[in-house]
Amino acid sequence: MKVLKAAEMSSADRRAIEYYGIPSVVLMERASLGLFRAIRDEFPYAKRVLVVAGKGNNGGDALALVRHMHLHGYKVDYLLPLGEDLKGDAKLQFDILLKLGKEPLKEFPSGGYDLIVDGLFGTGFRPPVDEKASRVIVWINSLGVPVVSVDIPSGLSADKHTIYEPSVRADLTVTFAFPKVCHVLHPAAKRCGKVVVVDIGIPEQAAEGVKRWIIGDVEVPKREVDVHKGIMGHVLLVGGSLGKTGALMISARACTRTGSGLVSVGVPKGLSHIFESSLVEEMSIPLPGDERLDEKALNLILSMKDRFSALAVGMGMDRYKEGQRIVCGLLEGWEGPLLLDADGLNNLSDGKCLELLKRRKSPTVLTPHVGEFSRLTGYSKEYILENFIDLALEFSTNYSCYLVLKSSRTAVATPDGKVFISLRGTPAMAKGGVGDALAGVLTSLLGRGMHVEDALKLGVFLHGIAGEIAHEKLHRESIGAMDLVECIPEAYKRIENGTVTDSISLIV
Ligand SMILES: NC(=O)C1=CN([C@@H]2O[C@H](COP(=O)(O)OP(=O)(O)OC[C@H]3O[C@@H](n4cnc5c(N)ncnc54)[C@H](O)[C@@H]3O)[C@@H](O)[C@H]2O)[C@H](O)CC1
Ligand SMILES: [K+]
Repeated sequence: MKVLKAAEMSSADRRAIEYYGIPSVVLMERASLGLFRAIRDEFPYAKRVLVVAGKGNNGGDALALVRHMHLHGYKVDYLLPLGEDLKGDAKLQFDILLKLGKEPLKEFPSGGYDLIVDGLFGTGFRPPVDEKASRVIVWINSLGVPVVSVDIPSGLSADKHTIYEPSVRADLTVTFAFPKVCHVLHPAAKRCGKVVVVDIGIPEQAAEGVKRWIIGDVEVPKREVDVHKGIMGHVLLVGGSLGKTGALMISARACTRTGSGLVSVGVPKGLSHIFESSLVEEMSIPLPGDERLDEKALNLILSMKDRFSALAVGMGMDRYKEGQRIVCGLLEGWEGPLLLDADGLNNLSDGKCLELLKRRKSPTVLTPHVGEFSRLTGYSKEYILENFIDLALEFSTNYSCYLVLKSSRTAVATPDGKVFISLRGTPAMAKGGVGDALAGVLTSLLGRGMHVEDALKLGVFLHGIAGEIAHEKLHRESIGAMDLVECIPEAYKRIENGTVTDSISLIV
């Protein structure tokens, strides 16, 4: 499913009307019927409904809903608190209601409704909200009754995941044709409640220029009957330092659970006994260094490059001068897929060798969380959170790399300008080690030779589902990264069986 911004939606809308010849009232009729069905399904008990309509087409959708409800025996009232001087399709809807004998309320009612429908503003809204509308939004939120927002909770901007105040706190948001940015990214998504997308007949091609998707249609690669471990990838994970050996072990276990043929960890010699005694299926390669890797490890790693199908660097590595030289040296000398995580990213920022990313011939994957991305780019965390996908894309296209930007949602941005957003996962995953597990999952999939984009989409999705399963089985407070790793098999099964429930449902 694609995710659109307001301007992209209105151009898709225009294309549907002007090029494909679908009359705008047909779109509005389908929008309002979908809205009606979604409300009936989600709030079957709600028979006394108050609809609050604005002066644009969002209000038009809401007025058409009033008609469906009125004709189907609901006790429905409506308000036009911003004025009755409507135009275009909204006026057409208003005129039909008047002919049906349905007049708007002249005053704000004091209560008596099971449900409020917010049709004040949709994609045509530009923040900030004016004073008159502001009072209406505050009033809607004060009623203590479930709220359904038409398209967008009024007061939010379709394009932003920032919460603007005041804005409607919806329990259900019914949007049309495609979800918008505010529906999928936090914190704005929290204001939307459950999100349902209604197909209103706008062909997918009308938005063909948009390259932003929700990750959903992933495929688990087949394992051929004549497979042997050599072709399932031999991955090398480099990192580990005194006090931070666990990170690399989590990544290594995640590689095994994800399906790698062989997994090796490259670790400081002084600590290799710890890895030897803790890892079973995975092998360890002692590299120069006592408590962390010496710079001399660089040439040794490079000399082994033909043995490995993918390399991941940084988990538990530590942040230090020699570490910077190792990371920069690997960017220069390693051929084949290379993933940088955690201190691999910090050493990259400190070592100021980002330009090397542009020169790599094989794919590079960076998996920062917001703090690491802030160090890489110099942008503040707040700025990153407000411009999450745009900045991920700016980075991946500028530096010709794949960027997996992690927060409550994860975005995968590609060097050729696509963004894939994962809505999977749970707040229970906000724990140390969960990122190391993701690094392992992704490295494993890269190592078995999957197309990079497919590997990253599947890996991020699989990791999110595994987190959800761990949450279900244990408790949101109690899960650790290894619990998630142990749920990777079940996550694979659910993806293969098609039993993963949609985060955003589409109704036709
Ligand atoms: N293809 C579709 O998705 C379809 C969408 N429909 C619905 O149409 C709206 C968009 O309609 P539009 O008329 O362009 O804009 P709005 O109704 O969202 O708002 C315009 C209205 O709001 C006023 N306004 C804007 N900013 C502010 C502000 N800061 N303060 C106060 N007032 C503001 C502006 O002056 C206008 O009066 C979309 O969301 C869908 O719900 C179609 O019905 C079906 C096809
Ligand atoms: K709305």
